[in-house]
Amino acid sequence: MQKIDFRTRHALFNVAATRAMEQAAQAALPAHTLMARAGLAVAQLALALAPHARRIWIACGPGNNGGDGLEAAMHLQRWGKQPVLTWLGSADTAPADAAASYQRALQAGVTFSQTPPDAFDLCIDALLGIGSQVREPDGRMADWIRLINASKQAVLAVDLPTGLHADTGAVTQLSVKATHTLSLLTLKPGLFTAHGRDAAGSVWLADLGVDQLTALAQQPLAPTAWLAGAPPAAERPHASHKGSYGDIAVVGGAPGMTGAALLAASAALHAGAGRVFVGLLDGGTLSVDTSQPELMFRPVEALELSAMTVVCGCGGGDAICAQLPRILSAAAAVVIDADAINVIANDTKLQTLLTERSQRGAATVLTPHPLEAARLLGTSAAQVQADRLAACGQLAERYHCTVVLKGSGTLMAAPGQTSVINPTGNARLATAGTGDVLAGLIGARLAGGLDAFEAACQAVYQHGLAADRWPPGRALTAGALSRLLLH
Ligand SMILES: NC(=O)C1=CN([C@@H]2O[C@H](COP(=O)(O)OP(=O)(O)OC[C@H]3O[C@@H](n4cnc5c(N)ncnc54)[C@H](OP(=O)(O)O)[C@@H]3O)[C@@H](O)[C@H]2O)[C@@H](O)CC1
Ligand SMILES: [K+]
Repeated sequence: MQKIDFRTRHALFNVAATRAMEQAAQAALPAHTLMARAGLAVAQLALALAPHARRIWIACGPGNNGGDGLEAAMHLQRWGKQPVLTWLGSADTAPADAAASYQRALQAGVTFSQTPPDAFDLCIDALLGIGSQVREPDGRMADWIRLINASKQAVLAVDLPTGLHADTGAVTQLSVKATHTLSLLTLKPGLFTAHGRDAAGSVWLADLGVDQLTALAQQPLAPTAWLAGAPPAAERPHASHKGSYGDIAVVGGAPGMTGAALLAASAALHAGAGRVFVGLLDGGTLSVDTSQPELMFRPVEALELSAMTVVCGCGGGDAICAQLPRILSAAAAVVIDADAINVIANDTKLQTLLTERSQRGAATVLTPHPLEAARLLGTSAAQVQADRLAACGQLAERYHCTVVLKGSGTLMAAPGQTSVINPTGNARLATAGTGDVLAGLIGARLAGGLDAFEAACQAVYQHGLAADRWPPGRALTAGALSRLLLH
């Protein structure tokens, strides 16, 4: 069993892949082995999380997720705890594994109850796991979910918090909010994107020993996605110069929105780009930023885009429209954000220029938030959020480029790549200008020589990490964030 930390990357598997792995493991192991291991792992983690807990409420559903709870109850009873088990199943209707664990719990003397205990020190949510249908829980299950969420005690979810969809991170209206989740056999993508992070709390993995099975070692399943790990430390050789880290042109900052372009430029600068030019679309009011004299202001037309990484859109307003044909045709590499995305969503000619970039091998990164992604896909933000991995993958295929779908559990997709979910960042990033900072940071990584997908993954991780390390008592502003990015 391991607690998932965000420094190393982890493979994620959807329900179909997890089921395939489960079947291969079950074929190679004696009956009931997986559930026995799962229940033991749940009980061990419960004990580790709440060593002094006396009464433990185990809420069990009708399927095998409930079976894991029954199995855990047996161990906790034997270890001198007072598990109280409420079960929505029955010996006649339960699947074989859960029925076997029911007998074992009975024999161990576990207390079964029709109603939850009045007080408890820990709750184990074993209502629904990967077999859950995306339908609203009702009746006793709904009552129990409300009680679990109203309790002040730790909540350990078995495999998934009940109501969380394993593949997408979508939740039913009524769903369990866990403090800890022990994912079984595999880590699922839904734990880390959309509502997953809020629902799951800290995530643990019990692989149930299947990595030692020869059948699976010989034919490992391809991950559905990766949870990103920390990028390797960037080394700057002594014999390098500003040309080694590339030129960036930030094109944006229409009247009244100059700040967005300056934030992106500041981020590019502080993230280590060699030289940063700014082409403002405000009619030329600014020729120097005295707080950042390193930035070089130029008319957009004077920028030699073919040798540059262009970060465009930040505060670009409608004015970015006139610049996009040249940027998309000429820029060596490009990050397309905000207003530039909205303009492209409404212009098929620009969409053609965008997709043609991949034929020339020109790096392109699109950075939509869910509403911008919806505009590009011709759908709604709710539909994008309902399956973020699918939406991000569709955008990457449609526009032949790397796509960063922002939001909790930001995603990166690109044609031919397994998608990546970013684990860093927090709600403090939900403030004006942080998207501009991210665009500038991605630009710096592109200018430094990374390919588009890697540049996006590394930048998103570092952007989130900077927010995670932000001093608790200090307001997070985009300007300060742009100055605190790692090289
Ligand atoms: N994979 C592995 O290797 C291992 C898996 N293991 C464990 O098995 C779990 C998967 O078990 P599972 O397949 O029995 O599904 P599970 O999540 O218990 O739910 C199915 C039941 O719930 C019901 N139901 C569904 N939605 C509902 C709703 N909204 N409201 C009310 N009821 C609802 C559904 O009823 P139905 O929809 O069929 O009417 C059915 O009865 C997995 O997550 C892990 O914990 C480990 O033991 C060992 C290794
Ligand atoms: K559960």
